[in-house]
Amino acid sequence: MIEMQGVYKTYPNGVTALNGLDVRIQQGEFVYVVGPSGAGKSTFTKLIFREEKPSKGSIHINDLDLAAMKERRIPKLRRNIGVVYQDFRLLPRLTVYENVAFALEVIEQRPAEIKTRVMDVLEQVRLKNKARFIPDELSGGEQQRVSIARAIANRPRILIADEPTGNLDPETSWEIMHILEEINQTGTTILMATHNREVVNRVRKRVIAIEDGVIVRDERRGDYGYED
Ligand SMILES: Nc1ncnc2c1ncn2[C@@H]1O[C@H](COP(=O)(O)OP(=O)(O)OP(=O)(O)O)[C@@H](O)[C@H]1O
Repeated sequence: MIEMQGVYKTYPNGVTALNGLDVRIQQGEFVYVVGPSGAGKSTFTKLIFREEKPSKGSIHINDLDLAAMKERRIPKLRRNIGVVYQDFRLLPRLTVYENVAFALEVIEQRPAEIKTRVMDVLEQVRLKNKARFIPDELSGGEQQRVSIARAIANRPRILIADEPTGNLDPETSWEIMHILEEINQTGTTILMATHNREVVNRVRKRVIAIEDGVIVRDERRGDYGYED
């Protein structure tokens, strides 16, 4: 479970991005985080990954107290959280296989395990046939699928997707959604920050809307609710 209580985040330049957030997300939920540009969505996801620390308030992920956590514990937290970005962030000189394997090599998994695991996740995102390609040889949707494979390689309990369909056309966005839903069905919590109205309105999930750093709406099967 992810639990935030009275969370504030003010950046060093004085901008307050979160203004007293209270939220509880159970293991296995699929949550869209929506809201206008600059509302605090990315900051919200960054706190969970401990990319940023709250200025005030408490954040718990299961038994872990993130606000009190020592820096040296951060890598352990991050092993349990996968992250997918709008711009894929693949290593351009490495093949699809190597991009995914790299995520497991840095956490010192055994080579034999890495090999089977990489092929398994590439199969999950339907890219086994492109394992030897480099990112430049792939479409945007394929690159995003590689980045999803990399994010789930270590079987994280939480997957954060920050605008995963932001650079993709509608048809490719549906493919990505389908894969995210399959991952969610294995019990992984998914937090997806998005501006994609069609996706949110068609694939109904819990919607948390953030405006000016506070949650203004939290609905079980909500709609997008904005015109942009
Ligand atoms: N590292 C930072 N330093 C200073 N201010 C920041 C930093 N990151 C974000 N902000 C500010 O905090 C506020 C919230 O930003 P955030 O990126 O969380 O919004 P967002 O809802 O994700 O926006 P978008 O939909 O455009 O991605 C904005 O005013 C932004 O300028």
